[in-house]
Amino acid sequence: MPATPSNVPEPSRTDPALIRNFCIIAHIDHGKSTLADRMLQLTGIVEERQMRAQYLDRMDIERERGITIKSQAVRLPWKPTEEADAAAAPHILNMIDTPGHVDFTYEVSRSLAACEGCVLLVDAAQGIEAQTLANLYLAMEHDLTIIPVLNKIDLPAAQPEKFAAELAHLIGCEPEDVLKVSAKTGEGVGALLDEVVRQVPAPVGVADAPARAMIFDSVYDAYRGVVTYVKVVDGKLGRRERIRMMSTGATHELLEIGTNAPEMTAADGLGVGEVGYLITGVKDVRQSKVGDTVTQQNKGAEEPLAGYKDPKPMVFSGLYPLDGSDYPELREALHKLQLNDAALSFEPETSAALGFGFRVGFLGLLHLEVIRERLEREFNLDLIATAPNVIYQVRMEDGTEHTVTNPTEFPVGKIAEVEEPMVRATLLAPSEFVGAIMELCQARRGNLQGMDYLSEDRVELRYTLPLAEIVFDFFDALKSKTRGYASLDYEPTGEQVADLVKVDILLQGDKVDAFSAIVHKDKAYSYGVRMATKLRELIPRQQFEVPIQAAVGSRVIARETVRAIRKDVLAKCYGGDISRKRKLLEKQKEGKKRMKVVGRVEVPQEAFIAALSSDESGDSKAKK
Ligand SMILES: Nc1nc2c(ncn2[C@@H]2O[C@H](COP(=O)(O)OP(=O)(O)OP(=O)(O)O)[C@@H](O)[C@H]2O)c(=O)[nH]1
Repeated sequence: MPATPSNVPEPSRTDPALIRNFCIIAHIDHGKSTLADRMLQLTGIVEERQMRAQYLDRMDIERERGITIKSQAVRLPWKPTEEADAAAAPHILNMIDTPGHVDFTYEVSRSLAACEGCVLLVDAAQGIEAQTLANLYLAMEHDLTIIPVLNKIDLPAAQPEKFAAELAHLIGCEPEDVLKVSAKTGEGVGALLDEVVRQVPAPVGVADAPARAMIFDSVYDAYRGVVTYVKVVDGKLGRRERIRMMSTGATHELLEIGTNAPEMTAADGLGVGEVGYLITGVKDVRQSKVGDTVTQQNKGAEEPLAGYKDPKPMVFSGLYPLDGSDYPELREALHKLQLNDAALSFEPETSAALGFGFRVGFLGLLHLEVIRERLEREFNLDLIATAPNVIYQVRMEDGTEHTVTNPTEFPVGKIAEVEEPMVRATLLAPSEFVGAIMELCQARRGNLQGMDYLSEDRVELRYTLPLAEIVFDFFDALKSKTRGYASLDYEPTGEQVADLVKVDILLQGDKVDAFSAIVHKDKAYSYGVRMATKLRELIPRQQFEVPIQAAVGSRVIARETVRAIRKDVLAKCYGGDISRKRKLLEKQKEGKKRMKVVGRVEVPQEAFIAALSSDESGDSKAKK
């Protein structure tokens, strides 16, 4: 039953009692975006003919991968079924679609802070998964009203009764209170919107106080500059007003203010409890940071809203153009991506083996994968990425400290201790896989913290693990050991001292910086042997013998040899024609251009790529 637009109150004058701010939280693929689509349709703000699947996911990469990366907010007018009186003002439901992946937890957390309630969506054929739990805990931390909902009840494999009981047990309600919907057919979605109005509390704020609005998202738009999404907590923000960002003190003029309904619609202002966007003409999202508080420049608020955090990169990788002449384009592309991604950081770096490139910091592996794919696809760059690594704190015996984001910077000399970042991981799986998961976590230096049965056949395991052990192939190993049934979520829990060493790989006695890695002492040998063997297979035979060595400091721990070969391209060319000889030599020269020269050894580009992207050393394809 579409609401008549004439009835919808102006965002600057809406009675907060009529506003409901909510978000949908769910495990990946449980149907959040599809449910959001149905809500857009049901509230009548998107006409049937304009509707397309995943309306709110605008980035190409979001559509192709079917995942939500940036959160979005939409203002939906909704008249609850019991008061379908045409004259009554509709309620305003501000729906915030949140990203679902672990890398973006901070964004989820800020989106939650903008809401009073949430819809906890669970696939009725799959049940509770690791991110269902992680998001639920986040929602509880923010004291949100939680509406449990089972989705996909149209599927033949759905088991709504079983999972309603599981969900009810988890959040402490009755199984009858769990709503059942199909985001695909639309069944139950109207009833869900009615429940949002009934259960989610209206926002509270002080209308005549200085304005305080929390930024929960900011995106870069090529035409309009940065679009900042805010929730107004106190006071009111109006068009043309001058505003101040409280974390940096920077001031801007509000060129436009409005709401997404679902396209950007300008308004006079935003009042208490409203969710909408601001445009100030800034060109870089780092000037409009998620979590920051916006207030007026004059007579603004003194105290910012709580909870602001600077995004902190957790995983680093070197990115190098395959073709050295693409370096300026790579720099340009990274600058462009940074406009829209405050968490992306980079600095120039050179590698003897790979040439000029950048050391890039990411929130996690998916973030890395997404950035790499965007660089390759949107900017047409061919890249080599070095194996991802985490940040280490190294304390020397003389008291100096080093922060290491690149294995080649690992200090030499007397090291007192090395600290590495740890995570608290939650793993969920059917109980038959408990043994396999424990074995895997043990092998990755994990420490079991606890274990709970959510129902008789589903188990939650909690581990602390070094982040470095997860960033490589942990997720793939977990999936293959549990036939895809296990799910994983993790959050950082600080640093811990560990016995770590740097392993170098040498070709003909020359260090190849791109292959250096920081690993646990017990794993140094296996890393060394693995890399040496792999390189022996990948490096073509040269005209002299090439020893491949793995070393910790000056101690060699593994060795392989590529035997010599003399390749005389003129061998088959008996006497005669000089132009033919020249042609063969030219061809050989062409081939050599594709080689990287390390010391005196020629290593084909492909060998670098293959060695750096094998499953043991950093294949991070599409972690979902
Ligand atoms: N049969 C059925 N399929 C559904 C339903 N809801 C969603 N799906 C399908 O489930 C898949 C995942 O849905 P999405 O809406 O993309 O899931 P999501 O939770 O937004 O995923 P992320 O954005 O990656 O977090 C899609 O193929 C949908 O078509 C439903 O009610 N019934």
